[in-house]
Amino acid sequence: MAETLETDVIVLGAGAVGENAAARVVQGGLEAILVESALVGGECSYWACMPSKALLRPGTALAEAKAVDGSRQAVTGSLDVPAVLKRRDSFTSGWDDAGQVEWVKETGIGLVRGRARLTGERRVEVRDDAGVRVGIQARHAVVLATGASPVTPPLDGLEQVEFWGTADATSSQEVPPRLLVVGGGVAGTELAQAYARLGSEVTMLVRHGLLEMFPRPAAELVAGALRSEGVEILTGTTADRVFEDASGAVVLALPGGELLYGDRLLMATGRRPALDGLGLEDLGLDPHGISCDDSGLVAEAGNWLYVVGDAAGKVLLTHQGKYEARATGAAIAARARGEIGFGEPPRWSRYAATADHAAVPQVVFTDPEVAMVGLRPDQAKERGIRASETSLPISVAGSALFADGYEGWAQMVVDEDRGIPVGFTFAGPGVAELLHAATIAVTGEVPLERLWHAVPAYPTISEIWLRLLEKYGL
Ligand SMILES: Cc1cc2nc3c(=O)[nH]c(=O)nc-3n(C[C@H](O)[C@H](O)[C@H](O)COP(=O)(O)OP(=O)(O)OC[C@H]3O[C@@H](n4cnc5c(N)ncnc54)[C@H](O)[C@@H]3O)c2cc1C
Ligand SMILES: NC(=O)c1ccc[n+]([C@@H]2O[C@H](COP(=O)([O-])OP(=O)(O)OC[C@H]3O[C@@H](n4cnc5c(N)ncnc54)[C@H](O)[C@@H]3O)[C@@H](O)[C@H]2O)c1
Repeated sequence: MAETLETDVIVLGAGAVGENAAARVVQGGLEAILVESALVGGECSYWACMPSKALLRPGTALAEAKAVDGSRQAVTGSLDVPAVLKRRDSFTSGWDDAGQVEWVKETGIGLVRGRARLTGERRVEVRDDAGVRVGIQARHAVVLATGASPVTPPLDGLEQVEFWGTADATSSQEVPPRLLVVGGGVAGTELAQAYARLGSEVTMLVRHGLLEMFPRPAAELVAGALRSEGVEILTGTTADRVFEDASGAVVLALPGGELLYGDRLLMATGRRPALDGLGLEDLGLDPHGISCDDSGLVAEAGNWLYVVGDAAGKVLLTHQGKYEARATGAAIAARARGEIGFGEPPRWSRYAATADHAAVPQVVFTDPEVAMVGLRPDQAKERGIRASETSLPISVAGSALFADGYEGWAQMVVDEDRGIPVGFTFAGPGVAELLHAATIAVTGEVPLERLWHAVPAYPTISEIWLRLLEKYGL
């Protein structure tokens, strides 16, 4: 062991979530050390949210200009692909984490580079690429913020072919002429549209339905838009086998004998918490069965181990993971000061990520966008809520002005016993920015009778709120 360090809190993983946990701990008056084996900033900054949105935004901006008579005539060219890729590179800082390392230092957080493993209670060993080992002992807590790893389904031949994961697709410097996408979740759908708009001929293979976690009409708007742009979407099917043919093309063989050809294959088939290889088994914990309370505390381990963000597996979204990290960091600091105990913190207190259960916002950044928060009608019913559903196309003055022939859809789910909204979905161009109002209404449990007095400005797409309430019967 080269050296042994001591600190108050060790955070494993310096993604957006780990950074937030460490920052909150330091704000709470404790010392923290972050351990990172790759780039400080994690998936979101370099291989997920930022580069994928940077690949999508130019196509959306171009489509928006083309959707308005008057500006349409001014747009005579297509996307400048090298410029799009260059702008994407600038959002990832060229995959250089110097800026984030600087922030870590300025925030007063310690940084140790290398792969971490738990070697005992509050004890971690870090091994860097050269094999140098550093021990770290924490006085209070260890936080697992190690993110998630891609899951690939058992597909005959997959190990023999070269394929892209989402990180390859978001960081690629080439646009393949033909792209095969397996998976119709958010990642597969966003990347399919990004590459189609950059010039790839895209075929999607979707086991069930596209964006199946969203209400059907919303998902269908996206599927319709993708198809109209030339994306072939095969739903309700999967591949039996994959191989490379003599020309170097990657070929997916479908159960009916059909063959799909691509120059690249993107596997976007989900992610699961990255908790393997951390030494959890040696502490009597099952890496695939870890659960935590709303402060992130893994009570099974005692009162020192926490898990947040993708690693916790509750919600695989950056903003929600950062929210969990703020609660965890605050709880660790308050517990160290003896201000709160180790039991489940009160709901909606600053030590509890209560919104994880009731009000998770998510945006699919395709064009049209899908923005959803809270519960779908089926989820509300599963929880025993007597729920009603109100939905209608988005057709208001604001949407008509936004784009000629605007197509959109909105849904409100109401808890009838409490008279409060518990879920909203919006689909259509430009709806992402409607979502925070809905998140506030659901989190704040705003009674519909009071929501009636929140008057949307004219002429904005937000007028859809009034239409939803009128259709509901107010
Ligand atoms: C293509 C794609 C697009 C996405 N787009 C969005 C989006 O638009 N909005 C959104 O909210 N979410 C999006 N997500 C999800 C988002 O990327 C994740 O929710 C987020 O990155 C999770 O952050 P995290 O800090 O928990 O994990 P990560 O960002 O994965 O960070 C974990 C860090 O831990 C490090 N690590 C792991 N094990 C060890 C170890 N043993 N020792 C040391 N370090 C270790 C890793 O190197 C990594 O840097 C997207 C995901 C994908 C795949
Ligand atoms: N805009 C965003 O917020 C955003 C964007 C991308 C990803 N993410 C998050 O990252 C995580 C990972 O995204 P993802 O899209 O990879 O996961 P996902 O779980 O959302 O979707 C996985 C998809 O793969 C399909 N699939 C699984 N096994 C298959 C098989 N054998 N054959 C065919 N299809 C198969 C599933 O049916 C599903 O459509 C998600 O939790 C998502 O929320 C968020």
